[in-house]
Amino acid sequence: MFELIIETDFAAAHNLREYKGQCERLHGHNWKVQVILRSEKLDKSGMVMDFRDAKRIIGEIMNRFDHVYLNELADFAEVNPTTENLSKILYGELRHGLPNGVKVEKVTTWESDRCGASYFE
Ligand SMILES: Nc1nc2c(c(=O)[nH]1)N=C([C@H](O)[C@H](O)COP(=O)(O)OP(=O)(O)OP(=O)(O)O)CN2
Ligand SMILES: [Zn+2]
Repeated sequence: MFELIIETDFAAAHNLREYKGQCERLHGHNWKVQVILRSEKLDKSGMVMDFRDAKRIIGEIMNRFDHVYLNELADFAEVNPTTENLSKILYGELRHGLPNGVKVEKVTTWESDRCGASYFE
């Protein structure tokens, strides 16, 4: 099995609902995101997929979250914009648009240098 690791980031505002504490108030984070893709095989160039294509696909998804108030997105109408839920939503979005045979292994999102959450299936 081969894995590809891509890291990126975005800045966004949020506030946590049903949360007793400061995070109930509007605030922002510079979220860092790590995406791990996997494939059993390499293409004829010896790649899981081209990093450039992977970065483009991931970047297009990140643009949807960059410099927005996460609570206003339909993704977070029913669920809180926590780091856990961000990872799960990014995981779901990434499943579409990858080349045949390339799967999303795991998405990890950090809201600070020391706190992050992963989603995988
Ligand atoms: N499991 C989770 N816990 C918390 C989340 C989360 O997404 N998943 N999010 C928050 C808030 O977003 C909050 O902004 C972060 O809180 P906190 O860790 O207190 O932030 P600080 O950077 O101020 O932490 P210090 O270590 O005190 O500097 C809360 N919990
Ligand atoms: Zn926060």
